[in-house]
Amino acid sequence: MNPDEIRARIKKLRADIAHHDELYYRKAEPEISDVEYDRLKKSLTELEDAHPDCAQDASADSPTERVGDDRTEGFATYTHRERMMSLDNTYSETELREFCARLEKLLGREELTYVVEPKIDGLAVSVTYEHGKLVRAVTRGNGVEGDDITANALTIKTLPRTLKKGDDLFSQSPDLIEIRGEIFMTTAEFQRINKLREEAAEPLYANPRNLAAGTIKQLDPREVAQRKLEIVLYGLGACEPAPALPPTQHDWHEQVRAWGLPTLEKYWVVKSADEICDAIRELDKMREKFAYATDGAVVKLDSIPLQREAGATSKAPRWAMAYKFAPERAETRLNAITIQVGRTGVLTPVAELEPVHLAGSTVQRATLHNRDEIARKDIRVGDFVYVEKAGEIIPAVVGVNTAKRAPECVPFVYPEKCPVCETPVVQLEGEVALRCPNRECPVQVRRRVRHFASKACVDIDGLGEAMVDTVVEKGWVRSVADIYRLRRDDLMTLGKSVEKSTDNLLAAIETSKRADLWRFIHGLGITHIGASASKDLAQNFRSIDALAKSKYEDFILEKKTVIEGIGETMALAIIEYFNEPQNRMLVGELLALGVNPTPPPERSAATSALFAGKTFVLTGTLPTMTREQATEKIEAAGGKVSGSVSKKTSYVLAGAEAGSKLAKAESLGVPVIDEAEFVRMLDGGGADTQAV
Ligand SMILES: NC(=O)c1ccc[n+]([C@@H]2O[C@H](COP(=O)([O-])OP(=O)(O)OC[C@H]3O[C@@H](n4cnc5c(N)ncnc54)[C@H](O)[C@@H]3O)[C@@H](O)[C@H]2O)c1
Ligand SMILES: [Zn+2]
Repeated sequence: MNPDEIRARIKKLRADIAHHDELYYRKAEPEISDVEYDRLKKSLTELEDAHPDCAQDASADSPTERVGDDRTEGFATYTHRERMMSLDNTYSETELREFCARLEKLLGREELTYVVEPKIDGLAVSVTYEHGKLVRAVTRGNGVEGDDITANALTIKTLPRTLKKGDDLFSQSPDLIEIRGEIFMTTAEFQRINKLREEAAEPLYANPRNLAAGTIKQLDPREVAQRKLEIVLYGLGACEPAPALPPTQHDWHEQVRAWGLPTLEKYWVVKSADEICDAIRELDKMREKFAYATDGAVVKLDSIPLQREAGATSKAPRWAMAYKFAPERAETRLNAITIQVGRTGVLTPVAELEPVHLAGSTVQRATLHNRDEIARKDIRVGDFVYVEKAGEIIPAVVGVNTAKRAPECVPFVYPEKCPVCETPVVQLEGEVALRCPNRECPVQVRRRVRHFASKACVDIDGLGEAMVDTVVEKGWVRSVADIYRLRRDDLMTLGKSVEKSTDNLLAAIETSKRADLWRFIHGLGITHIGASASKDLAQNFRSIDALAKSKYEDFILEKKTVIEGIGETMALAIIEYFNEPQNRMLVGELLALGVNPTPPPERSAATSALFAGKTFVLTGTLPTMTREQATEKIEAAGGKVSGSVSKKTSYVLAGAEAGSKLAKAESLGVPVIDEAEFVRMLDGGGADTQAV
């Protein structure tokens, strides 16, 4: 390359990286995997190092010299007392050894002690305690100043408000201390939320890290509280008075633990590059069992005075290095690209692969995200592609082995028509996705009807997926309302001895007309509105008519949410849904056909007071009630049901084979009740009993 080409290449890489930084740090919606990103960054660093003059000319400001910036609108910014840095990273053991050699040289010592820690894949946060009290939580921002997310961080139940008093390793207990850590989400919680997204026909989150990052930047703490975030603390920022520092990194971890803060589950203190590599291998074997996702190890100099002596570059400390685990990757043939049409008409391209073994499972399909992604990577049917699975739970096609490309492979032509109904696709403003706009598109009808009739919604026995497919295919059902127009004569033509099943189905359809209102609302498939939001809406609006006439002010008044659990995003989705004439028409038709959903019982003063403000946790199998029934009873009496036991839990309702929740309740002194006791409480007898 000549200097002009080098300059152009540097410029292009910088622009690409800036684009991905924006998506990753600010929007929490990256388009490429971390490995791909790291490769781009590495190419840029190498070019800049080899051609410092060109790097200078290309423009002074490079992403290799600054920390990715997460600051977003709507938050107050706060200046860190001590800068928050990034970490240099590598995927290679050799480079890790070079790092050790560099440090030894820099400090003029041969035998250094290191700490190997898990690298948690969340988002960086700095939590400040003053005189032992939590006063602030701030994101990394640009390293110098970050967004003040205190209100949101306070929804994290495992983040203590005060530091426990006890053995203090510090020479003097600090007046103010910034403790650095990572906010993350467990895989279980990630999957729970993605399931709700699926039900609400919304795009799925790719991994827990992005979801955690997106959640902490919600403007309404009540929305944050709906998703369970967690935190782990491992780093030391500013400390006042300054001479109070602990002597080593591993002492510091013990101090964090002694203060009662959630900290690393495991770390290693080691004395050589070989021992570092052994520790990393051990970590790789055990990391699956950790509560958080880990994408590597962080190697740090153990001595804190030596850390200070080594100092930092413009973006990362010289005394630490991240070693990242390469994601597992496989190469396989792309047999076809199929286009799926979702309930709301969104087209999603899916890679149909020659089955290949990857990270413990067989992968046959992988996401291709959207049209732009296919074009950007120039993915062609018949290509040999690389598939990766790392932090990403959903496998992704990350690139093409172009060396193996057959001459007959031609660029993929994205359909301009819906693959199902052939209606020309549209792209809504502000959306990357393409949609089939035809409401009568058979796939969409099928998916909408399936959803409406499913157990999670109106629950029509006998109208399972296969039956829905049949009645849609026959042309008898073109909308949800058509379910109530199904004719006995038609259904009888479906087989020889179908009399009984037909009558059962028609009876079930008849019964469904009086389904619970929340089930009906959920069944409409309004974007963002899952089961729990539907319950809140049913309780508040009490009829479908009232909900259909709702206005913005019914949800948001003076920037505050009116109905607990219904934030602005949901409010707008509801209003938009009922603004559509077809949707209003559908509701009108359903009512005209005799559908008359049952509103939830009025919370009379007496019953709602019974469990008002009380939170229950259910565990084990109850003798006569299902969990759902118990939940209904608790909610009807104004109480809440939560998934995990904390000090705030009022009662744990335990049945047979109760597990760890029972033990936790006992250790926290939360009263444990059985079903009989629960029923007595419901009858109004002794809601405050402590009996077991
Ligand atoms: N996919 C994309 O488009 C995209 C874009 C930008 C960044 N990224 C990813 O983010 C990385 C860069 O992000 P970064 O600047 O936050 O750096 P980083 O994640 O590589 O390392 C620094 C961060 O690691 C975290 N960390 C976790 N455990 C730690 C521990 N035990 N000790 C110290 N720190 C620990 C801290 O939050 C710290 O800020 C890239 O390497 C890439 O993987 C991806
Ligand atoms: Zn269509």
